[in-house]
Amino acid sequence: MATVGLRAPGISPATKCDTNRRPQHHVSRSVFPLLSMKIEKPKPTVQTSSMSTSKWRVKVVGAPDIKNKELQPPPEVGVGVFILKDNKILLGRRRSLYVAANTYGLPAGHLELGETYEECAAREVKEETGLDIKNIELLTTNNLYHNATHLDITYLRAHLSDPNQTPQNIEPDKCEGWEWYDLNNLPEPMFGPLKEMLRGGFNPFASSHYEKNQLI
Ligand SMILES: Nc1nc2c([nH]c(=O)n2[C@H]2C[C@H](O)[C@@H](COP(=O)(O)OP(=O)(O)OP(=O)(O)O)O2)c(=O)[nH]1
Repeated sequence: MATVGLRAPGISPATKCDTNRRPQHHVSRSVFPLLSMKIEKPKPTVQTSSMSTSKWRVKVVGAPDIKNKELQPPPEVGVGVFILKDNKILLGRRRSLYVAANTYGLPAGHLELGETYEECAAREVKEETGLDIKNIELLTTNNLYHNATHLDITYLRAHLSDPNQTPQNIEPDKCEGWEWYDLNNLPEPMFGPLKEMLRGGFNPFASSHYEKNQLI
């Protein structure tokens, strides 16, 4: 059985890149057959390719030309959460020291050991915005190579447990603040992969989202 390197809670991105502390990372290709399905030449910045049967369900990293792969950190496993309110989603602008620096993005974070995606979504939203969410649903995955980092991000959506809640900026060192944005009036600059999805027609409000984006 394959063991997948997991990021321990509390380890900063800088620490995570310290190869001395890198977790053992053995990934069997058979566990991720999709990773070996498409081999493409690297393209700039966002390295993705879509499966023909699905525009958004899965994006496959196209085996970019990474030097010294064994010295590189393992893929980051994370979640991003579309919190839906009226026709709006919650976005915050990241501060410059962090991943996705200076761009608007979703409440997001990394999966902790033993966590489900839904638990991770609820925890990250609470930690970053103070909001409690309900109706948490899986939407799609985004497997990409962005700025020399392999991101395996699962996107979910949710509603506010109490629609009268207002977001708080719980981590002001990481984020400038949270605002609701209409899908037709999104802020700039937006985190590249998220922008690519939304500008490309991904609609987190769509009903029966999961079925529509299923593979095969
Ligand atoms: N912040 C943010 N990150 C996103 C989005 N889309 C997306 O793929 N990501 C990726 C970038 C990161 O690899 C990961 C989330 O990381 P993060 O930097 O926000 O995580 P964090 O520090 O808040 O959480 P943690 O590491 O303490 O768990 O998700 C998005 O819309 N916003």
